Amino acid sequence: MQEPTICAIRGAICVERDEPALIEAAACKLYASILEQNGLSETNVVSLLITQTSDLKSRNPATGLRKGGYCSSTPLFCMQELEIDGMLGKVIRMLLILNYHSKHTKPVFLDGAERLRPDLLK
Ligand SMILES: O=C(O)C(=O)C[C@]1(C(=O)O)C=C[C@@H](O)C=C1
Repeated sequence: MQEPTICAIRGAICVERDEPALIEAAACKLYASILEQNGLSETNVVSLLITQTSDLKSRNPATGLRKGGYCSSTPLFCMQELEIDGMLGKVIRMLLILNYHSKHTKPVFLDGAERLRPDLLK
């Protein structure tokens, strides 16, 4: 059977406060960390889905990524995360779709977001 030629990688990061500079920095940190920890370059990224929790309103993370020099020609799609009782607040989540296949992709959860999926980080 032919090997698949796409894969996806998840990540999430907590933002300390709802401030434009903090959202920009967190979005860039998460995106750069996912690439770095998986040995990828931006040419591997086909598209990027991003959610933000509704308590982060001061900056769109897509703007933050482009301001940081990333994703100038990558299709981005930002959405609000579902609101569920007891959910963790101030979180940016990313789902990278890649033109690359590996059985060993590494999800990246940073700055307090580790608690969202402790099972993935074992
Ligand atoms: O992975 C996360 O960021 C989670 O919060 C976990 C989880 C899930 O249950 O799979 C829940 C909500 C998100 O939309 C995505 C994934």
